[in-house]
Amino acid sequence: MQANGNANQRIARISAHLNPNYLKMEGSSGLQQVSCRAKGGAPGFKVAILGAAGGIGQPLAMLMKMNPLVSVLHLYDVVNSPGVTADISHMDTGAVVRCFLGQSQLEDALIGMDLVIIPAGVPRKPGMTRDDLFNINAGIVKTLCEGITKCCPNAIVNLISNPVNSTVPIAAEVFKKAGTYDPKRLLGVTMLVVVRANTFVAEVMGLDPREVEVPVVGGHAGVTILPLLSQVKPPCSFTPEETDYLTSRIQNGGTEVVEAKAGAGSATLSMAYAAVKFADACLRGLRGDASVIQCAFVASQVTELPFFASKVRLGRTGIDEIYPLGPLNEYERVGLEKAKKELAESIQKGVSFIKK
Ligand SMILES: NC(=O)c1ccc[n+]([C@@H]2O[C@H](COP(=O)([O-])OP(=O)(O)OC[C@H]3O[C@@H](n4cnc5c(N)ncnc54)[C@H](O)[C@@H]3O)[C@@H](O)[C@H]2O)c1
Ligand SMILES: O=C(O)C[C@H](O)C(=O)O
Repeated sequence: MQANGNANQRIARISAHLNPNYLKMEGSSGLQQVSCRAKGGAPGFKVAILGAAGGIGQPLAMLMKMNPLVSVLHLYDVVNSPGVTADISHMDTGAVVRCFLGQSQLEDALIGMDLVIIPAGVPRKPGMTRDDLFNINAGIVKTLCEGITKCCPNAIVNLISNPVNSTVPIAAEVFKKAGTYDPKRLLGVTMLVVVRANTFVAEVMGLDPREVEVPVVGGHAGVTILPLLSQVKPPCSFTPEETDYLTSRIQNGGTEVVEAKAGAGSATLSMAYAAVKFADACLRGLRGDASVIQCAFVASQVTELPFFASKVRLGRTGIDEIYPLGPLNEYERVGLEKAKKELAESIQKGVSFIKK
């Protein structure tokens, strides 16, 4: 009897993570059998996704559940996280998945996390700029970052919510206010633009995209996105027409998807792929792997701006090194000046949102 009692308590505890209503459904025998066997996952990192039921959040959650470096995966959203969690938790991979629904469960979602990935917020519709999302997404990011300061101030934060050029400065100000800011641990995710740049350059040059590396620096909107085509690996030379075409396509890749989706949102599947590629790099860095290098929008001294996207080396405590831009050609120098002008305004807008 005693053994049954303990088992039932254990079942109720585990199942409550999957479905907040489960405690009201005692006696669900099928679930009891399955839950009894849940062991708690392989060794690895604890990752939370905030906005996990969204267009990015769902495929991102699925791909993180497949990542062997993840032992615990917390899925938080203000709607629909129970369904997403139930669905993903059936995948026979190592990570244990837990559900968190609504503001009252935000802190539980964050306690003990090593990495927090934030795709929460509204996406663009045709005709909008990323900055048009500021009014809604700034407040969402602020609230989520306040939770991080309380519950996992040492976690690495991967910020996806747009406008990244402003939401990263917002997050930094929230962390500063709470006294928990470590610039090494806050990274704006610009990986999707790198993924696109690799793909588009490979198409033009007739290469395999998996073998192409394009550094993309600056920020994550319009002219602030600055692909350094002079530094592509393997070395490629482009005609002026190819340079114009590629730069413009890389800068407008997000808009290309927004227009094709015709009101149904922005990039979600390629973004989930890019977010996982980036999160995996952060986790490999945390594990101590050598030479993990990716581009990200971070606090930086590479230019006179307080934040800038460039190549960073990831390590056990987040960013170990930020690389300088390297030699730029004239086309890139002109692009850099344009990028800095717009970036400075977007950064200031984010800072003022918290300091106002
Ligand atoms: N950095 C990038 O490269 C990149 C790429 C694509 C999209 N984005 C941005 O990512 C964001 C999300 O895009 P999407 O297509 O997934 O949107 P979506 O509307 O499909 O999903 C957003 C999710 O966030 C949730 N959410 C809203 N407020 C929340 C809160 N306070 N706490 C937790 N969750 C909350 C929603 O319930 C929803 O499930 C947008 O801002 C978009 O512009 C960034
Ligand atoms: O374009 C958007 O609004 C989403 C994202 O920033 C992207 O680059 O696809």
